[in-house]
Amino acid sequence: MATVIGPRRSTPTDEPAAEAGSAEAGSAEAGLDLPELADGGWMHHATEFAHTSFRSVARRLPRLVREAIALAWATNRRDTLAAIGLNLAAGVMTTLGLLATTGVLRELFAAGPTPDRVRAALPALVLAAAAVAVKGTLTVTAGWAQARLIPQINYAVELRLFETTTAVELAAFDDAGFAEEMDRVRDRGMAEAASIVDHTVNLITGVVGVLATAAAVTVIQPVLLPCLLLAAVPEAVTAVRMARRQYLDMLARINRRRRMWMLAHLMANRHTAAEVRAYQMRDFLLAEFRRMMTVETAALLRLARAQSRTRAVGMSVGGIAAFAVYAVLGGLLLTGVVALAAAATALLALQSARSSLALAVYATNNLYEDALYYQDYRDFLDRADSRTAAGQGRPTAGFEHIELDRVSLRYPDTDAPAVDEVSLTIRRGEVIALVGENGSGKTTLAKLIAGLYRPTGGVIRWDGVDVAELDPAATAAQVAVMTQEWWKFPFTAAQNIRIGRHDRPPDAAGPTVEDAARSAAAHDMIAGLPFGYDTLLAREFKNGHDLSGGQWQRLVAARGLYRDARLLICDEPSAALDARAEHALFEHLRRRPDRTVVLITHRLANVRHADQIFVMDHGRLVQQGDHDTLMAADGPYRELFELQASGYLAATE
Ligand SMILES: Nc1ncnc2c1ncn2[C@@H]1O[C@H](COP(=O)(O)OP(=O)(O)OP(=O)(O)O)[C@@H](O)[C@H]1O
Repeated sequence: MATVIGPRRSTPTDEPAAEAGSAEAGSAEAGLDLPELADGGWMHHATEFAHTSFRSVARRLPRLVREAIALAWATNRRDTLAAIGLNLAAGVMTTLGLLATTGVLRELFAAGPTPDRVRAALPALVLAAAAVAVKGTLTVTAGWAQARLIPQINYAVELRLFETTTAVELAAFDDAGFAEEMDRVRDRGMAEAASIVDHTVNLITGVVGVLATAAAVTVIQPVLLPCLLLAAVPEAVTAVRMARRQYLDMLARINRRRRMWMLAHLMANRHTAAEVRAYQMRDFLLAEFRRMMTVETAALLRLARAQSRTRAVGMSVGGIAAFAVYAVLGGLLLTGVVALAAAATALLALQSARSSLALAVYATNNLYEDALYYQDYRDFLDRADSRTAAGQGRPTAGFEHIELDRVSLRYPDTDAPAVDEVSLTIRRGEVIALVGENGSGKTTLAKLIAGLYRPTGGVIRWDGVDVAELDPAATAAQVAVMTQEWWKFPFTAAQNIRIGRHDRPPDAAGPTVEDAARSAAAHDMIAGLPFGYDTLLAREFKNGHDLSGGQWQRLVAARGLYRDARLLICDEPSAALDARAEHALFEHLRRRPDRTVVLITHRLANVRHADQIFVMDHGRLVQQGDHDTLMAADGPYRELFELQASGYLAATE
C-alpha cells in the first residue's frame, strides 16, 4: 500500500534535517538556544501525519467530510447547499457535455458531403456548447458560495474561541498546559476550521469531476474506462509525492522558522525598541537573522529543485502513460472495438479527469492534516468549558462581613501553597491592610478575597454563605480590583476609566468619569493630553499617545474608583505615584461606611490608619491587629515599620 506521508529517515544525506541541525548548533554558540524553542507538544500532529498511511487517511476520510459539512451547515445552510449542490450539478453538465461532444464527432466522422455532416452535428453541438456554458456558470456560482463560507466560518470560530477564553476561570491561565493549548489553537487550530471546509468542497468537486467523466466514458464505451484510470495514476502519485515532500520539509525547518519569527519580533517591536538600542543589539540581531535566512533560503531552493525534479519525473511517466493509452486506443480503433468519435472523446475526458483527480488528491492530503489541528480547537473548547464557572447560584447584593476559614491556595505545579490556611474576617466599611515581604502571599490572598481564584482548601463566606453557592457574576459586580500588574488598554483615556463599569446605565448612581479621575489625581493630567479624555492611549496608532508609569497608575486608580464597588482591592496602588498623587488617592480611600478597602502596600506609613492589619509570611497569617497593637508587640510588623521609619529619620537628621 502506498504511503501518503512516510516516516522520515534521518540519514547523512537528509538535507533539510541536516541543515536544521547546523543552524541549531550555530545559534547555540550565539547564546540563543532557548529551551522554549524546542519542539513543543503541538508538533505531535505533524509527526502523526508524517507517519500516516494512505489507508488510514482513506479510513478517516468519510468522518472528516461529515464533520466539515456539519460545520459549514451550522454556519450557513444556503451557502453550504450552494457550494456542494452546484458542484454536483456541474458534474452532471460535464457528463452531458462529453456525451454531446461524442454526438458531434460521430456526425462529423460519418460518411457523406461535409455540409450535410455539419448540419447533422449542429443539434449536438448546441447541446455541448450549452453544457459548457451552464457548467461554467454553476462552477463560478459554487466557487462564490465556497468563498462566502470561509469568512463566515472564521468569524464563528474566532468568536466562539474568544467567548470561551474570556469566560474561563483565571486559574486556568496559570496552567502551562492550558496556556500552550490556547496558543496552539490561536496559532493553527482556529484557522483550520475554514480550511477543512474548503478542502472538503474541493474534494467533492474533484471526486464529482472524476465520476462525471467516468460516467460519460462508460456510456460511450466501457472498455475505455481502464484507459482513463491508467492515464490519471501518474498525476495522482506525483501530487502525493510533492505534498509529502513539502510537508516533511516544513517539519525539518520548523525550529529555524520559529527562531526567525522570534528574531523578527525583537527587531520590529515597539516594546523592545528601547533595549535593542540601549544595548546596541542591532548588529548582533541582524547577523543572527542573516545566518538563519541564508540557511533557510538554501533549504527552500533545494526544495524547489527537488519538487521540479519530481514534477519532471511525474510528467515523463504521465507522458509514457498517455502514449500507452494512445496505443491501446489505436489498437481498439483498428480492431473496431471503439469508434473514432468515442476515441476522440476519451482523449478529452482524460484531460478533464486528470485535473479533477489532482484536485481531489491535494484536497484529501490537506484535509487530513488540517483536521488534526482543528481537532485541537474542539478539544480546547471542551476543556475550557469544563473550567468555566456555571453562572448560576444565589443572587447577592453585597455583604456585611467576609470570612475566610482556613483558606489555602496552591498554584498548579508548585510545591508550597502560596496562601496557607489563612483565617480572617473583614467587615463592611473597614479599611484593612495586607503587609509582608515579597512573595509572602499578599496578592494571592487579595485575589482569593476578590473571587478571582477559588481556594484549593478552606472556605470563603459572604455573610455566612459559601461564595461557591453565590452567583459568580453577582459577586464579581461587588468587587473592584486595582491590580499590581495592570495592562495598558489601547483605548481612549475616558474609555480606560469607563471600562471599570462599562455597562452602567447613564441615569444610574455612581461617579462620573471625571469624578473618578479627580479622585485619583488624574484629571489635570488627562485634561493636558492633546485630545483630553478622547486621547487614544496607544502609541502604535496615529495620534495615539503614551503615558508615564505613574500617569497610567492614576488612570488605573480612576478606573477602580469609577467601578464604585462595595469591595475595593488595591494592590500597590501607589507604587509608581508621586507624593502628591499618593496623598490624594489615600485621602479618597479613607473609611466609607458602604465600602470595604483591602490595601496591599510596602509603604507602611499608608497603613497606619487601617482598621486591621494582616501580616503575611510564607503564605501564612502571622500577625493581625491595628497599628498600635502591632507596634506594641515584638514581631515582623514592628521590625518592618521601624526599618522604613529609620530611613526617613536618618534623612531628616
Ligand atoms: N501565577 C502564579 N503561578 C505560580 N506561582 C505563583 C503565581 N503567582 C504567584 N506565585 C507564587 O506565589 C507566592 C506568593 O506570591 P504573591 O504574588 O501572592 O506574593 P506577594 O506577597 O504579593 O509578593 P510581592 O510583595 O512581591 O508582590 C510566590 O512564591 C510566587 O512566586
